[in-house]
Amino acid sequence: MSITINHISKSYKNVEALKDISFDVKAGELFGLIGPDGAGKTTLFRILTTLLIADTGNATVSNFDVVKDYKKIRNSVGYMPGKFSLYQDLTVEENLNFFATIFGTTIQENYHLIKDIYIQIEPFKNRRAGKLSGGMKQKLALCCALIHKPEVLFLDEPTTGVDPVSRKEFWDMLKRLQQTGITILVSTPYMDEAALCDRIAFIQNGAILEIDTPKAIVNHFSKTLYNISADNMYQLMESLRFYKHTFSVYPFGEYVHYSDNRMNMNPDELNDYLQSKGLKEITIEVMRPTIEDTFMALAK
Ligand SMILES: Nc1ncnc2c1ncn2[C@@H]1O[C@H](COP(=O)(O)OP(=O)(O)OP(=O)(O)O)[C@@H](O)[C@H]1O
Repeated sequence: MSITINHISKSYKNVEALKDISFDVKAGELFGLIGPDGAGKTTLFRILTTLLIADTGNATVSNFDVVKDYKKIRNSVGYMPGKFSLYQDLTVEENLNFFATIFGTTIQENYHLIKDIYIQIEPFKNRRAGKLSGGMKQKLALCCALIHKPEVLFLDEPTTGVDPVSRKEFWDMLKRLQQTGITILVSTPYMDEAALCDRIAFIQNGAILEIDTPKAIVNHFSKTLYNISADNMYQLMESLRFYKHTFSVYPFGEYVHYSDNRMNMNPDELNDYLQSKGLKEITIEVMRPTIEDTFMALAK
């Protein structure tokens, strides 16, 4: 195992940020920690990168204990924190040089690891980091986290606030990095990114809700899910919210995703109810739950 987490809990005064968390990440795996703001993702990253000590439980990274062997861990992991953490007044090249130097290496020595990413920001190597766009900052931060050839890479919400094209490029880069044998633990609030991981853990309010592959996790959605549309979205949402058999209802693009609290619901009956509320052009279709639907159901 590359990362083991056993019964980790952490509180800040009266906020329980992590509640008895346990899971493992295999060597070479691209593992996603998926959850909303405040779920406890950053707290877990800080514990695993030895910046914070858990109240209870233990964890290892590359077989090193996060408390006893913290120095060894610091040498063998790369950490890209959620908030931009580079030196704003240093240039792109100076930032990279700085991180290489503190880890006792040089840009040349490990250039092959960052080459794909660095060539995209190299034209701006004399620009101060504070003057880069969001996507470029994120690429520089990734280069800095990689320059000492870490065995394990921790990426805390690396694509938050980054445009969709740069997000796609970033995930392509992660896949290529994974092929070099690096284990990657990445957190994200974006469900479409969850699908790109080997396995994912849903986290909410400091607790793990479920862990599985993206393909299998949707099997944890235990109800039949319906994709519903009508001529008036607002009226449709309101009518479904007040329907006495509703289990869950939320907007999903131009549709509403609905599940019913009965074992066998008859869509015609629901159609009649919606018509009685003045709705027209109603469509009701059974659909396969997405990762997001599954998270919403488990988080309920
Ligand atoms: N230093 C702190 N003092 C008090 N409470 C904290 C502190 N750091 C985090 N918290 C609280 O602990 C909980 C977990 O926060 P954490 O930052 O780990 O979550 P997160 O999933 O990374 O979310 P975000 O993306 O918003 O940072 C939240 O309720 C947060 O308000």
